[in-house]
Amino acid sequence: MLEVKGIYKSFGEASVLKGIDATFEPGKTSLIIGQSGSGKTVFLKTLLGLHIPDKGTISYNGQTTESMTIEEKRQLKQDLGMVFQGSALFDSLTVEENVMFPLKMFTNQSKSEMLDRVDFVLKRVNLKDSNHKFPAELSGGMQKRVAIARAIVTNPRYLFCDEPNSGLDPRTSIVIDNLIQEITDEYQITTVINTHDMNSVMEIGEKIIFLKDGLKEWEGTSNDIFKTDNEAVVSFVYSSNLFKKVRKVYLEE
Ligand SMILES: Nc1ncnc2c1ncn2[C@@H]1O[C@H](COP(=O)(O)OP(=O)(O)OP(=O)(O)O)[C@@H](O)[C@H]1O
Repeated sequence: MLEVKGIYKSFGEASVLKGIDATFEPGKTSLIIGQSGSGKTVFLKTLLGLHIPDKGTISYNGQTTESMTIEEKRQLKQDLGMVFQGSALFDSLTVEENVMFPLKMFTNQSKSEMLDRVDFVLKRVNLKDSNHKFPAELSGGMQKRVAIARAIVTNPRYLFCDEPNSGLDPRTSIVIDNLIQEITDEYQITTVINTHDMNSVMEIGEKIIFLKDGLKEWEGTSNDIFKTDNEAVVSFVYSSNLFKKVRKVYLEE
């Protein structure tokens, strides 16, 4: 369980997060949506500890990050997996070396233990026979799978994904969404995804948080999002004619 209470974050004069409360549960995929500049990436980076909040608390499994000892913080780092925008693989390393990287950083495993674990997670994301390829030799969807494999290789309890579908075609996006959701359920991970992708909202929106100007404007499920009359949500989600029609049909049923 990940709990956020009254999170504020400013950069100089610019106030980006203005008091966000949220709870994220194990085994659930939660989505953060909102317009460009609403603070989604800053929020995700704050959850991950890459930004220190000016005010507010972040609790992992009931313990605030402030109250953790250095050893507990080190353990927490191992429990956090991240899929960055654009995959962020190391171009000069092979798939195997990319996925092994967090194991080298955070564990004392032997080379053969690491190789076994790398093989296991690569199989789990349906990437076999790619161990010795370089990222440039893979398609965008395959690179995302490598990024997901790297994020889950340390068996994290929390997984953060920033725009995991950016640059992918709609079909591959759904495959990646489903993969993240399956892994979340299978390993009971607490997963938080930033997305612009309305297909993701409809497909895997078990819990959706809509940010507006650094505040949580709305929260609900993909079913709720059809019924809401929150003007900001409706104008953001149903900006395309296709989704306007989908909503109309849903409401008429
Ligand atoms: N390190 C930083 N220093 C100063 N300002 C920042 C920094 N990081 C983000 N910001 C500002 O915070 C605001 C929110 O940015 P953020 O990247 O969180 O938006 P976003 O909702 O993720 O947008 P997008 O959907 O376009 O990725 C922006 O105005 C941005 O300029």
